[in-house]
Amino acid sequence: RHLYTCTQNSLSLIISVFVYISTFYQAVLQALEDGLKKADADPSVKAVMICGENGKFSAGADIRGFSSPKTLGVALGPIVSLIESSEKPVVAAIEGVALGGGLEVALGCHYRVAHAKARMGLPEVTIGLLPGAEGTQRLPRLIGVPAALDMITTGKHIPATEALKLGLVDEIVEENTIEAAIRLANKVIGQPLGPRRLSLKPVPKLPNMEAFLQEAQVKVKRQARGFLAPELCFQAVQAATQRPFAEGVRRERELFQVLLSSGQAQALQYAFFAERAVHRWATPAQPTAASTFTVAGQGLGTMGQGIVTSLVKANIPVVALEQNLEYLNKGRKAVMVLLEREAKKMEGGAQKLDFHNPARLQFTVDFNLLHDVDLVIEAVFENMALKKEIFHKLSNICKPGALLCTNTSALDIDEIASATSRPQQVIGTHFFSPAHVMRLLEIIYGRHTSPSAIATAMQLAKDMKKVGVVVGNCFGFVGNRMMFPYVEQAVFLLEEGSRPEAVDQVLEDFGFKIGPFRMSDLAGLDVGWRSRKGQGLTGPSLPAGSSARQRRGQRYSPLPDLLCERGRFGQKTGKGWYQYERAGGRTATPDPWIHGFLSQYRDTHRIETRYIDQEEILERCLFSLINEGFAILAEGIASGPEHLDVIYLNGYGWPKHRGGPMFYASTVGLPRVLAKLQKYSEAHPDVPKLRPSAFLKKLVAVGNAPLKEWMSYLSRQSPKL
Ligand SMILES: CC(C)(COP(=O)(O)OP(=O)(O)OC[C@H]1O[C@@H](n2cnc3c(N)ncnc32)[C@H](O)[C@@H]1OP(=O)(O)O)[C@@H](O)C(=O)NCCC(=O)NCCSC(=O)C[C@@H](O)CCCCCCCCCCCCC(=O)O
Repeated sequence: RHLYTCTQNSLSLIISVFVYISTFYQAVLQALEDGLKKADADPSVKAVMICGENGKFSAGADIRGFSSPKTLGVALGPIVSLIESSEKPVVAAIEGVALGGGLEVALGCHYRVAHAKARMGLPEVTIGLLPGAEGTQRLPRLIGVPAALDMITTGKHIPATEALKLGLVDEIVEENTIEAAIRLANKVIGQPLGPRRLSLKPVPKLPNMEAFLQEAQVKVKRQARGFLAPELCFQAVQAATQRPFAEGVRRERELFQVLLSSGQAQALQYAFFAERAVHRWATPAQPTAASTFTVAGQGLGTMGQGIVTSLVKANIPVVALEQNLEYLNKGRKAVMVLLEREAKKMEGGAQKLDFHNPARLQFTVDFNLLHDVDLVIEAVFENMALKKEIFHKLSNICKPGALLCTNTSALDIDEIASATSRPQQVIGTHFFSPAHVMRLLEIIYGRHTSPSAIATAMQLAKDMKKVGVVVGNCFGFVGNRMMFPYVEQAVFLLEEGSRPEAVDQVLEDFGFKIGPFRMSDLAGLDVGWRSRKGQGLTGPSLPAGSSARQRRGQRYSPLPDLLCERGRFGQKTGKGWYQYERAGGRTATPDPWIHGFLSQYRDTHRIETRYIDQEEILERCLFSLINEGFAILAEGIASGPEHLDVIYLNGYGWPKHRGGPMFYASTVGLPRVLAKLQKYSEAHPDVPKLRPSAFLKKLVAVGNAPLKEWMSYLSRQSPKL
């Protein structure tokens, strides 16, 4: 961070410190304070300009500092006030990002000049906090309550162009921001500063402020689903509309303190660093990843459409391939609709979508066009024979260095790779639906996948602005493998006496966007049915005389199969675990038919219906999922609990304020998780997924090891992770 002072027309540098305000929290704040005081006291200084270093204004306070409140030390708020009260005009030159405390500093300045490519925001809510340096009181005074509420309760970053429209900045420039800020500083020397001090401005009135706030509060609460920070952000902004500035600031501090000491803030800050930690994967060879690709999307079904859209959005040239003209035209139409929609969303932003240019996006049925591409992402449906046939063809056609990726949610990468002559260049890329929206990309390496292939896939994830997580090859990989026991328990609970809406409610109250049965209806029950048929668990390949509720010596529930046999595939057929207004409808209503069907099923199988309380529903579903997570870590399929958590937070709707399943387990306490699993396992000895993993037992035995140390208790780690 630099603070320049304008002495007539010349410029002198007073202090120079780091980009992140709190990397040296106390030192930076002290330096800012000293610099401002010096500038104020020096009669030759006529104006001050504050900018960042290396083209970035500031990412705000050091998030690590929040885990030890001692290090908070000098608060930023008083420094922002000091800037505002300066008798000399202070201009912020915003380049790169001005986030959190960084933007709050800019709000203390009398003028703000931003580069056209800069982004601004108050993302504190995303780490479980609220803007704690008077930002909740200044921003509504500057841009009005609706826009300020939107920014503060969502934490979204806005581009400079939008900031200009909102009045958040005074000027945007394409060229040198610092020179423009100095020009402005010189221009305003001598002009009255009172009107530029936001703390003195009233909050702009709305004709219906009360009604607006009421409605906004309901919306914030509904969307938060137990997440505290958005609600407290709302309260802080509300205080700005009801109290004078100084009192509003006091309220902001009180609310900040509540959040700071909440477990939710710790969970979200853990998640922030976990997401960054998964990028730091290690390979023995430290290969250099290719940074530009030409990609061929193979298969233009729902997943393929989303993948192509994501690639175009990332500005990566794409050749989209289908097997025949009918499918190609259908796929092309769908992709165009998605891209038009994305282009609309990006209107007004600095970036434009270029998708009418055939050099950027080409549709074809000609396999030979894949000869020159750097990377192929195959996205045909989940069928091993079909995938192997395609990979054999790709191996013959694509140039020697091309990477061959398969979009699969469970299939064996090694078996797919065995159909090629280059298994070292075959890798799994598990996208999540809708692929142009979901951020997660599970990257699965096979036995022969080379480190540079992994590096290239990670680079692709980065270029696509996705969170790439490298994992090993096993059935369901990490995400789905952990999901299987969760869904299995949910269905067993129905057998024993619960209802779909009761199970969903408990998990939605926990914070999931949708519970397992609503999710299953949305995804389509036929997807799992097909997979179970493929595994010989149901359908014609099931050996004659198999018991209805046992497979391979373990408990099995045929309930989902029975629903599919009755054509109940979920939303698409208008009936599944719930009923819908019509086929394709989205409003789930509890279905009396299902209730009757379940009691009849229990009668048939002589299962005594019992009342199952919320605690049991939650524990059986979540702890079985977590238990699988421990097994995955012990097998070396993922390199740490952070990886599992990032997967669940970004791909499975796990509530962010609970930090991910493994973090959640650490907050519950491993001894409690173990004791509960032991209890449920004793009650259901034919359910192996409830049997506590040996690794969990070990961590408890060594004294409930903290999450950071878990991996040190394992001797085996994959060399590729
Ligand atoms: C900035 C980004 C957009 C950059 O993204 P990019 O993809 O380019 O890079 P990375 O994300 O990989 O980041 C690179 C590297 O940097 C690390 N990092 C980034 N930002 C921070 C940060 N803010 N703190 C720490 N480290 C950061 C990141 O971890 C990477 O390093 P690594 O080694 O992990 O690879 C993107 O990074 C981003 O979005 N960053 C977060 C931005 C953010 O959330 N900012 C808000 C921070 S919170 C804040 O500013 C709070 C303020 O409101 C001030 C509050 C003042 C509090 C004062 C106390 C109040 C008083 C109450 C107590 C009263 C007691 C009493 O009564 O007495």
